[in-house]
Amino acid sequence: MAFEYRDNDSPADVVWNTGSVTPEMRSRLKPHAGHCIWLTGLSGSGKSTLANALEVELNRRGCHTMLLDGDNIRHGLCRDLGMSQSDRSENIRRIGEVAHLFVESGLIVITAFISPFASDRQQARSLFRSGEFHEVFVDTPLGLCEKRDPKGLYRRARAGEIHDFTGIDSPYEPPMHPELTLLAEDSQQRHIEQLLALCLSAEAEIANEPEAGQAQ
Ligand SMILES: Nc1ncnc2c1ncn2[C@@H]1O[C@H](COP(=O)(O)OS(=O)(=O)O)[C@@H](OP(=O)(O)O)[C@H]1O
Ligand SMILES: Nc1ncnc2c1ncn2[C@@H]1O[C@H](COP(=O)(O)OP(=O)(O)O)[C@@H](O)[C@H]1O
Repeated sequence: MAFEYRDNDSPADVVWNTGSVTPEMRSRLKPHAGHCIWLTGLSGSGKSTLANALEVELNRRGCHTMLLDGDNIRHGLCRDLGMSQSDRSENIRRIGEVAHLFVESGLIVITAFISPFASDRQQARSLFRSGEFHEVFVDTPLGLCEKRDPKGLYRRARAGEIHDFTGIDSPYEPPMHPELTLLAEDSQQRHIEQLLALCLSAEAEIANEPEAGQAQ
């Protein structure tokens, strides 16, 4: 076990311990490399539905996955956080760290969070190695999300019962360069095909990375 002082914004006097088993060695035990599919979009855009359907398809193919979903995480790890800009940023910071840990353990991680701020998504991306982080914009327009309103939250936000609601009185910054954009006019089946293709291309990209790919 080796340790080092890291030159970043980590707490002072806290070392980083590097274990003997590397992410590559963990990955060799699985039929796939660990990577993260990061879904972002408005409430009601389809993140949870698509994340769940993608995980089902990957599980059928023998992939070891983990799904992190906004509503569920806010019942546990992030139950102390609200919907202010700083709380959302802290929410995404924690999710990014957790997703990174799961990826280092060799899993395919699917996250489904509004993650409305570009800088927070960029911060999450920066934790990962090249080819491991794939930002997917679930590009469903506000009008359609509001029409779907699966949880009745838009109606409550419009009635003034919920404040800081994304798209109503809290901003959403669309990704400028996502790895994939899912368009509302395409079917859910088409979206899943596109997501599966992205996972396959992630496999190829990681395998070609000298430091992150499968060991010889
Ligand atoms: N004010 C406000 N704005 C947006 N969403 C709200 C709000 N209050 C509660 N909810 C519910 O919380 C879910 C969003 O949580 P996230 O962790 O994904 O949000 S964020 O990424 O930190 O912005 C979100 O889930 P999804 O609908 O699945 O996106 C809502 O169910
Ligand atoms: N192409 C599609 N992709 C995803 N969801 C869709 C699609 N078409 C309709 N829906 C519906 O839209 C709603 C999306 O809700 P949800 O998945 O909870 O979104 P989010 O997690 O982004 O809040 C669901 O009721 C789902 O059945």
